[in-house]
Amino acid sequence: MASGKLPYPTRRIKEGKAEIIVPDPDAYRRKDGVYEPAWAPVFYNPKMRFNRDIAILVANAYREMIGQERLVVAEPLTGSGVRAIRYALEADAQVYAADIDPDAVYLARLNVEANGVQERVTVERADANEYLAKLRREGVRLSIIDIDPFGSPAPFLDTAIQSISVRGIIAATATDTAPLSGTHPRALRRRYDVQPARTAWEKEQAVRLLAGYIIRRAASHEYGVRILLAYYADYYVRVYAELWRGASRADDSLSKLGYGVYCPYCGYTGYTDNPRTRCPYCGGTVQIVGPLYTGPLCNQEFMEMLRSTLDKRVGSLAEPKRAVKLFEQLSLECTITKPYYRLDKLCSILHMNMPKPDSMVEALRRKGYKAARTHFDPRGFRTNAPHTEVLNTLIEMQARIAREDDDN
Ligand SMILES: C[S@@+](CC[C@H](N)C(=O)[O-])C[C@H]1O[C@@H](n2cnc3c(N)ncnc32)[C@H](O)[C@@H]1O
Repeated sequence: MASGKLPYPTRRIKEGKAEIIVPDPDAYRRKDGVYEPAWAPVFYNPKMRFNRDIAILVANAYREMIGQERLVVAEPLTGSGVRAIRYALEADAQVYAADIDPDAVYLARLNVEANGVQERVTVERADANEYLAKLRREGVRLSIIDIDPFGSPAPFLDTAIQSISVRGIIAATATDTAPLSGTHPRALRRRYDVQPARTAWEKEQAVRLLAGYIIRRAASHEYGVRILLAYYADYYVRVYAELWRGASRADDSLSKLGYGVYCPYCGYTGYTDNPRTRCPYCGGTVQIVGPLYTGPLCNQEFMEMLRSTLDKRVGSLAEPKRAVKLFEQLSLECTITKPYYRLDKLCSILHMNMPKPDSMVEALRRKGYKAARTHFDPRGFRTNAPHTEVLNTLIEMQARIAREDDDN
């Protein structure tokens, strides 16, 4: 590969089936030795390998689901081109990629050539919105648009929605997790047009706010949305939203929006249609955030397809074990739509020691409720049990532990 042409130090790496040249991480380390991809002349973040692994699995599962021979994918913020090349090599897709930065376009084209996918991947220098609009004008029927920006995907969503085919996936990454989880309320209101707040289930709040925003933008363009998969990993949110044109589908999707509620006095978590409500359990003043999506975070039928795709492709992924674990966890927790509880916060409200989250899940299941740990937080659990039952179960557990201590 002609990496000698590049005016910065480079390294050859392998990710999935792609072998690419990237800026040498050793040349862009902070004082503490940590690689800072934003300092490199072209962005490549090895920590996002997992994000790209899941994108490949989703593309393969979706191709099977809609019975399309070849997917057409747009990746209008491509950086080094790694994601576009992986879509071509590992999901057999036709890919339209772009980046606004000439250095990124140059490197991405080199990488495309070195992987022998010139017939399958084109890379243009363009602003993402202008590029998507151009593809729409040219009549390119896109089945997946992958928006993977710095920070918020919000500025690109309207054009992406207008450029997707009659039916297709918008895959969006958001790394602006501080605003989305309520730490910067003004930025949250500005970017996502929502009533901002910070709940105790802030990572789920972040995912549901982005999903809700996609639903609202899609509805204004008369598209309904089905959330196929939505999760939180490392420091980002990722949502795979399937859009399907139709006014009644859009109306139906809007009916899945609501406001998230968290009561700091009794720990209540839930949803409401009334953005000015008080806590339905204790009457206290609550944190209310939204509108956000209140439905399942994964589609069970699609999860089945994803799991069988994973079985077939496990050998080519960068982080296969992590994908297995995420899918197992999501399949368990997706059937429960109520937001997760933070066990440590509940126990601090009740002035009691924290039991193991697994024992809490077991205790709720023994009472006949659905309950599961959550991928969002190791201290979290989710359940369809009413709040009173959650508190009673905790108090009963505490009493039993105290009795056992006395007996010993
Ligand atoms: C997070 S990086 C993309 C990483 C890439 N998707 C991957 O998986 O490795 C964001 C990229 O968007 C590009 N970019 C920023 N603003 C843009 C715009 N308005 N239009 C097109 N590209 C843009 C940056 O140059 C950068 O390469």
